[in-house]
Amino acid sequence: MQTTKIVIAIDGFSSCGKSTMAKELARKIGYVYIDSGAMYRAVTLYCIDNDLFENDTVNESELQKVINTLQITFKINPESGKPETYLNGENVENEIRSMRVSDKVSQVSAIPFVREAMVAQQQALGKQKGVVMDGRDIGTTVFPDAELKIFVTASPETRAQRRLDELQKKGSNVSFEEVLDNVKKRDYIDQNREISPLRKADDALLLDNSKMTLAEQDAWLIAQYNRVIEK
Ligand SMILES: Nc1ncnc2c1ncn2[C@@H]1O[C@H](COP(=O)(O)OP(=O)(O)OP(=O)(O)O)[C@@H](O)[C@H]1O
Ligand SMILES: Nc1ccn([C@@H]2O[C@H](COP(=O)(O)O)[C@@H](O)[C@H]2O)c(=O)n1
Repeated sequence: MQTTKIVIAIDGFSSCGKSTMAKELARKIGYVYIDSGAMYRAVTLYCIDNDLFENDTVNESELQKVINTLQITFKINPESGKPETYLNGENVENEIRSMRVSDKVSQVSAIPFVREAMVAQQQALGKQKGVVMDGRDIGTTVFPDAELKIFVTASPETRAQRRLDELQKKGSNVSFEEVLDNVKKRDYIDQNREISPLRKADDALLLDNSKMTLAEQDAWLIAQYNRVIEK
């Protein structure tokens, strides 16, 4: 039997496991996974590589000229089976996860015209439904009518340790303090920006996964999906 396709919005704090859960759910139910944070990271990488940062401030008028020309796309890596981010045709998946991008991304994503451009692209990507999208404002702004909304949180220390483990596995020699500081700083900027600040949508389910294993959170999420689909 063909089930009706829905939109699943997974928002929450940085490094809590949103994309891990979202990707796994999308794989199991045959949906498209979209990492909206990767889009803001790609814009930030563009700014860094094209000298649009001047004394830590973005040259907004230059960025505004090009924002709608930036091509941000996702392609599945045939070896890993995982989606990777491309900026203007170039694979930037590793670069956008680096600390130099993490340090600046919340500043770039707070710029109103950047949000406007990214939200329009995200809405177009989810128009046909059958998507799992993770981010900060998916359930509040991008898809306020999403049939299933989840808001994920975990303690900042837990999140920093998870991200540190991941970065160290990739060979980065960043410290726990540096990662924790970045996680807290991004949370603060994301929660306090004027447009679409990070917050739980009233109708989102709250998940604190601080003490959950990957298997437990995956099982919890698929149960929520089945509950909505069977209604
Ligand atoms: N329940 C869990 N227990 C332990 N590690 C976890 C758990 N969930 C996710 N992780 C790990 O935490 C790290 C961060 O997860 P992930 O990238 O999914 O977070 P995120 O919320 O999407 O982060 P960001 O918002 O910064 O993109 C990953 O290395 C992931 O494997
Ligand atoms: N919907 C979103 C998604 C992300 N952001 C901003 O991008 C940063 C990086 O996102 P990650 O999910 O890769 O951590 C995040 O800190 C936000 O500043 C956003 O504003 N809206």
